[in-house]
Amino acid sequence: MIIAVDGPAASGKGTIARALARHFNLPHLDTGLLYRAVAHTVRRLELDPTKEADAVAACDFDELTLADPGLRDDEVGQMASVVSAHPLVRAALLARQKRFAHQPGGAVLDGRDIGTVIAPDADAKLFVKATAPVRARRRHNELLSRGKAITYEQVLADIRDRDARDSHRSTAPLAQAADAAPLDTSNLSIEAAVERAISLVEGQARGKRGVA
Ligand SMILES: Nc1ncnc2c1ncn2[C@@H]1O[C@H](COP(=O)(O)OP(=O)(O)OP(=O)(O)O)[C@@H](O)[C@H]1O
Ligand SMILES: Nc1ccn([C@@H]2O[C@H](COP(=O)(O)O)[C@@H](O)[C@H]2O)c(=O)n1
Repeated sequence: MIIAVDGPAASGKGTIARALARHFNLPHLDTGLLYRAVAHTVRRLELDPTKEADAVAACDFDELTLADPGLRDDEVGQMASVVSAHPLVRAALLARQKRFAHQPGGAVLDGRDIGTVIAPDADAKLFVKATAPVRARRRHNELLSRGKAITYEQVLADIRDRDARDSHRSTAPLAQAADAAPLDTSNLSIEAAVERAISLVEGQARGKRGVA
């Protein structure tokens, strides 16, 4: 079974995707980490993230970068949304994601274009959302708990910037697939959101198999 989980920054899609992977015993790929690894490499090599050729050169990143805790920094997320807007960067990371999605037995992937581009044939698709202030509050708490000195207002501004960039780029913009189930987590605890996600996935998968 292939499960596609998309949504904007800090909506909770990673939390839900990891829980779905555990529940259905499937491998999981956080595709945002790939774009973050490109951004991190651009920064390390002192390249220019706005130049497509520089960002493409960084797509050949060292695999160990994916385990670097620095990938989770807010500045890396911002730069990831700049490099991810380049069509040639998306093209360079496409085959890897498609291969992961279509491995025998299936997989769970979360990102921005899983249900629309990477696995339009997914058995279940969720579009996870929450209001920008709720997402900013959650991300701010997370960053504070990791010892980052940043204000709530800065996190909210970063989230709004990233939403705008991710939604308005020309290639594979953040969008809900026509057959994705929306899941608004604004007023749901993590446990309630995961429970709802499992039930939506089971319903969609049953529908695909043609079972009532
Ligand atoms: N329903 C929820 N209630 C409260 N906190 C939540 C909920 N879902 C997720 N969180 C918390 O919000 C933060 C963001 O969640 P998560 O990392 O899953 O989002 P994301 O959409 O994967 O983010 P990103 O786009 O940056 O990868 C985390 O600290 C997570 O623990
Ligand atoms: N499928 C995806 C996944 C991510 N991006 C871009 O990467 C940025 C960081 O992603 P997070 O999920 O870790 O927040 C994000 O803002 C997107 O610009 C993408 O384009 N496609």
